[in-house]
Amino acid sequence: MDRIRLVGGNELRGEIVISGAKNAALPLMIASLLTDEPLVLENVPRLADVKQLERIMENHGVDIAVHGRRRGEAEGVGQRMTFHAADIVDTTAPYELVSKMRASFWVIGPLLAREHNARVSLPGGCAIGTRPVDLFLFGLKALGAEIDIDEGYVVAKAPEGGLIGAHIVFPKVSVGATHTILMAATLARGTTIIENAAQEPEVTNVAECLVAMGAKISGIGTRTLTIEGVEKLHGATVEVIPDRIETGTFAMAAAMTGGDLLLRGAKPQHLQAALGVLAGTGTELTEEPGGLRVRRNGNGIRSVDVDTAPFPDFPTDLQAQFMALMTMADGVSNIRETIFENRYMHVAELARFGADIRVDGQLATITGKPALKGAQVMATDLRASVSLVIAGLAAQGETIVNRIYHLDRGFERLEEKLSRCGAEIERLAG
Ligand SMILES: CC(=O)N[C@H]1[C@@H](OP(=O)(O)OP(=O)(O)OC[C@H]2O[C@@H](n3ccc(=O)[nH]c3=O)[C@H](O)[C@@H]2O)O[C@H](CO)[C@@H](O)[C@@H]1O
Ligand SMILES: C=C(OP(=O)(O)O)C(=O)O
Repeated sequence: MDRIRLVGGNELRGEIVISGAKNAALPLMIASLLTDEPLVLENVPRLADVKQLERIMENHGVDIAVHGRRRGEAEGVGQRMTFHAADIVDTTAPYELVSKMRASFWVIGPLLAREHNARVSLPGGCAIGTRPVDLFLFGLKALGAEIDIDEGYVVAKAPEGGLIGAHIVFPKVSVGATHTILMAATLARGTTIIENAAQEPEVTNVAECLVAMGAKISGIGTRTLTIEGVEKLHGATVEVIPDRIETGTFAMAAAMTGGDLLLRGAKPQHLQAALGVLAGTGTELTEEPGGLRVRRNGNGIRSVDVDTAPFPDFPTDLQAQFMALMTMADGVSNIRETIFENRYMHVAELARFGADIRVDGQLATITGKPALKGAQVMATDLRASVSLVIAGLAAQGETIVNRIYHLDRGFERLEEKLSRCGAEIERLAG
């Protein structure tokens, strides 16, 4: 199993090109199931999760092509890919494929809308919490679907003639359930209103893609989405938005090590809450035409309290990285994780660097220390893993991060991007 070796202490200086967002690319790929015409996606990141979803899409009969770089296009830009679901050959998404990645469950929406039936394995349990699918089933039933759970599969059938528009009020905000019901509703008969919808920029990226494919959606970017069902969707070309979690991660890395980083292509408006928190720590943030500049020169890190919450508030996907930063702050920081009940797996690993963190239910209290010391640590999930890399970049001496396959799910060329900016970091194979 590959590991990462780091020697901490170097400031980060230079430029990092932000990749396309994993959490937008995945549902955009799934949206291609809604039409028999090709959907072209630009700026798709090269990630293990994208590869895994490709396998799932191919199993449904989707033809996938990866195109070369355009003339004059910089090296390192995301892939341009075509997804062509001319015929859906199989409406089953099997356990072997779905259990590896939660987002693959979302195929249930388009399959049900277009083919009127779907058999999708329940997604696997994940290290960050139980992650039920009740909100998906609630929404799909409201659209008229009949749902059974059979041998670990959700078996869904649309009524004769297809799904029927409905007024759905989600009792809780869910990104995945919003993506799924939004996609399903585009081909339903009549109007669907989704209240308490997720407002994450990735949902907006998908909604705009659906509009480009001929869907009728209003309220994009708000808590209430209204969808007028149409008979058919068509092909389109859509760009994946830059990854706000990758942006926030590198911003926190620079805040922790000190230095001066330009995050090229970053969209600060997608992470205002996190940048506000970061500014509170004493990190200098400037929006520039090319992206976001992050600087911390010599001054200490101030402690700040944070609660995670759905967009536009502080994202749970940056909680672990921010906690790493707070381990070296002046003073005490309180972090409350309100989205996932078990997203503190990095706490025990950060303690190996000498961090002082106490957890009581949702609340983590971090007492900052002037220095951390490198250690052998184990990655437990995607964002937890990168929090260990951030800690290692600032710690004295050598750090080895084990089980880094989690990192490859969501961070494109992480070692290369960091080492180009002065970090001493390498991948150890085997
Ligand atoms: C691929 C992707 O985009 N993943 C993101 C997505 O995950 P995902 O879409 O799985 O997260 P949700 O927004 O659905 O989860 C939010 C909360 O709702 C709960 N819930 C969800 C569905 C359901 O049917 N019942 C239920 O109770 C979850 O357990 C969790 O407590 O949003 C999360 C919250 O921003 C991010 O951390 C993930 O990175
Ligand atoms: C939790 C995440 O992903 P997933 O929902 O695919 O597990 C994440 O991207 O941090």
